[in-house]
Amino acid sequence: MNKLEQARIIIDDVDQQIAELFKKRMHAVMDVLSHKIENHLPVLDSIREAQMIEKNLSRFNDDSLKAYYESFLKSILDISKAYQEDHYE
Ligand SMILES: C=C(O[C@@H]1C=C(C(=O)O)C=C[C@H]1O)C(=O)O
Repeated sequence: MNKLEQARIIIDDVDQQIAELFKKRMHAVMDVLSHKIENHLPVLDSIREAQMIEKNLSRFNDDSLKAYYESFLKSILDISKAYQEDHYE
């Protein structure tokens, strides 16, 4: 197996793990949404988002990837809010 094939096997494996973690996270997001609906709270919680980004960046130890990781986290937050907005009833 050459290097390209090896790298793509790793990528496919990581993508599979991300899919499982994505489902796990979104199911927890749904539980948060239920609480928000019951308590008439908005989807957006800016303080929680700032804490989430800060906490994750502070323990991320690869400076060359940090800015990209921050974008990744912000994308997750956007997806999470879109999903919640779609299910807010
Ligand atoms: C899931 C929540 O809703 C939103 C999405 C967040 C997330 O996906 O981490 C965090 C804050 C909120 O803007 C939450 O309030 O915890």
